[in-house]
Amino acid sequence: MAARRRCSPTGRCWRPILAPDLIRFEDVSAGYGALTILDHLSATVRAGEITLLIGPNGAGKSTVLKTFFGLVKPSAGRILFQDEEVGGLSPAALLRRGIAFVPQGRNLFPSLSVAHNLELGAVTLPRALRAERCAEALARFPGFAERIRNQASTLSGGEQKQLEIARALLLRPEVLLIDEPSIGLSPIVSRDVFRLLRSLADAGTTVLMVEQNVRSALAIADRVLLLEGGRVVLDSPAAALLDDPDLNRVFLGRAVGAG
Ligand SMILES: Nc1ncnc2c1ncn2[C@@H]1O[C@H](COP(=O)(O)OP(=O)(O)OP(=O)(O)O)[C@@H](O)[C@H]1O
Repeated sequence: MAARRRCSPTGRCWRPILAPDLIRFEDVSAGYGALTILDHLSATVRAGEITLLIGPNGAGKSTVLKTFFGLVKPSAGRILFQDEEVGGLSPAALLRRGIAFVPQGRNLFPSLSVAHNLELGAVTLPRALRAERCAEALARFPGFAERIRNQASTLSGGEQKQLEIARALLLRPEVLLIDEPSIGLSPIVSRDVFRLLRSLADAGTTVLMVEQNVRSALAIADRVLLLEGGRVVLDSPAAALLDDPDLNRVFLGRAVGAG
């Protein structure tokens, strides 16, 4: 399957050479205490693409993100990022390598200002860079500029999610892990968030996303991984799944053509 067609603002279109693998899960097991959730999971994520993780409740989708981001330690297998093993590294170490995580739900400090919430994402940067990166983030989300001193709680749900994404982007991450960005958002606001993720991927950021709003997410994703019981049972171009008349069966967790 050829990679997604890209077009420049001047209308020039091209089809990039197939992106290389950036992240590899090799036979990874992980879980919580005695509870094994990821069960010898193997998967790859390609550079500059949006990879969407779908599957039934409890399949382990969020656990994949948490394990990659060092919040859950793998008990077996290897996790490779740019061909180097990163399994079991701390979130701080992974942030330094260019991996950012936007967890599910609301992750702002509601009583702090928009500016303060944003600046918290810059604390690991050298002081000299902080103001520049915050200004860069604000330029991408012009709606925040005039509300920079307002409490974060005064932003709408969609704006709060955008602020979380802006905060994650301060470190100019190579990989953005994002868990259910559309939860609690209206369809129109969700569409804006999805468009933002697409534009980030088009600019080269690799996105690994968990999203229950499968149909909308498939429309902006490049690849989809279907998880069942802690394993990947289907790895498909997103477009192929969108066109599949059996998509609803996939929603229910029964993979089309999977063993
Ligand atoms: N901190 C935890 N301690 C114990 N069990 C957990 C913990 N977090 C998740 N689990 C369990 O691990 C399993 C997988 O959870 P996970 O959140 O990865 O699934 P998911 O596929 O993202 O599900 P959903 O679509 O419902 O969000 C679930 O049975 C869940 O109850």
